[in-house]
Amino acid sequence: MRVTVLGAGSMGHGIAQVSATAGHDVVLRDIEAEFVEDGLEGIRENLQGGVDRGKISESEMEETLERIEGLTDLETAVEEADLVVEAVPEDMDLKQEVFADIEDAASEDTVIASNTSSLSVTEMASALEHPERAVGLHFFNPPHIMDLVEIVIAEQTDDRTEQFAVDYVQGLEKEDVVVRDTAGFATSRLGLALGLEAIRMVEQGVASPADIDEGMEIGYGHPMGPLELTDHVGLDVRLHIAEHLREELGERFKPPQSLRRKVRAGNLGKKTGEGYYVWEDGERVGMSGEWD
Ligand SMILES: NC(=O)c1ccc[n+]([C@@H]2O[C@H](COP(=O)([O-])OP(=O)(O)OC[C@H]3O[C@@H](n4cnc5c(N)ncnc54)[C@H](O)[C@@H]3O)[C@@H](O)[C@H]2O)c1
Repeated sequence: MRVTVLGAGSMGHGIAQVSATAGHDVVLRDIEAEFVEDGLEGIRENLQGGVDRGKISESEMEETLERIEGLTDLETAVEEADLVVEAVPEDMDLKQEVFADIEDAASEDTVIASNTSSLSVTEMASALEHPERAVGLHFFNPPHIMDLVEIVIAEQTDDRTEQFAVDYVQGLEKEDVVVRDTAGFATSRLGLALGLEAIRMVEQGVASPADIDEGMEIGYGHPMGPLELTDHVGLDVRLHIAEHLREELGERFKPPQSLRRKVRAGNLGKKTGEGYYVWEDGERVGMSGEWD
């Protein structure tokens, strides 16, 4: 099968990599040659990491790389594709424009997928003349490590497209969950609910961030507690999603005050050195504020 990925950024290059690893012929397309080159370099580095850890052989790495072609011309990139996955920035107007451009240049049977993490696939699909071939393929970051893909079924998605998406994801040897196109899909909605409640518990003095996280890690087997995860994802990103889900689903997603305050102060988590924890050189070294 021929898979074209649009956008060679954080997600796009990873989706191209896992598709090529599964044996598909892959085209990776971005708007500038240097972005394509950066994406291809990212793939090379990921695969080299796999070789260094003994997970794949040198020749498997070379074969995978040979299956990936980098391009900037949209028409050439999509005209023979069986599946096009867009991983361009999270902006509805841009995604609708990209969907319509794909449809203009691709064959009638091409399945058109979006890797959006929060936007409505139904709304994106409405930009198509044949919206029944649209579907969401929500990969997790980084795609070559994370085993889950949420398959998002838009109002217009038909059974053929759904089955195609399931077969593609299973062919990547990843786990699929099929969800209806609703705000936050399944994982962001539930993950955020846990994160916001943990923040409210810290505000109410129920326990320290470290104790809450340890409770969920040891008591519930979560690989990372909800507050540390918030610091990893970025407090600004979580606030943005909370505001979106509050608008769509109601007050239970109202962002807690400390989340707003920290974002206003520029304390966005690991990337700025402080969120609910304090970070130095990417390591957790203490808790923020009164819990220190
Ligand atoms: N980063 C994450 O953790 C994550 C996780 C899941 C889903 N997503 C979703 O994946 C999508 C991409 O996110 P990202 O983090 O990879 O973004 P990114 O900014 O790293 O990459 C986006 C790339 O798209 C390119 N681009 C812009 N317009 C284009 C066009 N018309 N055609 C082709 N390429 C174009 C940009 O040049 C850039 O290289 C978003 O919808 C995002 O919500 C991101």
